[in-house]
Amino acid sequence: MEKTIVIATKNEGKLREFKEVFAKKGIDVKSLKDFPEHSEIAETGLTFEENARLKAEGYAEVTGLSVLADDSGLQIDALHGRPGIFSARYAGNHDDAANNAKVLMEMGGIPDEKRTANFHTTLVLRKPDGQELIGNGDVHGRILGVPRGNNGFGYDPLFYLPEKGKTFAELTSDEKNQVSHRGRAIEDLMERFDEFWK
Ligand SMILES: O=P(O)(O)OP(=O)(O)OP(=O)(O)OC[C@H]1O[C@@H](n2cnc3c(O)ncnc32)[C@H](O)[C@@H]1O
Ligand SMILES: [Mg+2]
Repeated sequence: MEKTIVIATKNEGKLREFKEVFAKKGIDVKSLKDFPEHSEIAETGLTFEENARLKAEGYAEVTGLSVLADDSGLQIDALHGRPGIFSARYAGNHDDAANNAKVLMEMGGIPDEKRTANFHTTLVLRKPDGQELIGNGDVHGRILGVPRGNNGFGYDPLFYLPEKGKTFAELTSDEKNQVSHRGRAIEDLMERFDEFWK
């Protein structure tokens, strides 16, 4: 049986979350930092799943190992699902403050009850032989009119979770991982992992 999974990210927070889960299974987790020679794969797909698959497929090919790749984003109902797959570069160039400002501008004048949104994550785990396991996760909330909180990243200060009475940026990272789209996608994947991996 294989013993290694490469997580297709350089993000330390994401890596830590995956490491905790796979350590329990006796699996050794590597990240793209262990393969600095491989260039980045562009997310040119039209869906979260296509983007995750592009990365999983690409890195599985060059490393010869199993790869877990993710793609995530914020989908705002009043904006017909935008920024969606364009979340990272919505205002141009991976600038969280500019992305948040653009969302706030586009949401100007939209009343509370129509400010519903969800964060989504799709995970694709791909073996070198091409077999795939897919996991999905969502968390539903509302877009505030003013940012709140200093934790997290991306759109966290705008994403309000009614059941917690807080934005994602007001949660600790452990609290966020328990309810987040990424946390739920990992749970979804792990429900079918043992059967896939054996
Ligand atoms: O591919 P990597 O290098 O991991 O980085 P990325 O920026 O593409 O990361 P994601 O696909 O996970 O997310 C895309 C964007 O969606 C937003 N986003 C995703 N998850 C988020 C979260 O938990 N909190 C706030 N914003 C998030 C944020 O703007 C991200 O840049
Ligand atoms: Mg991405």
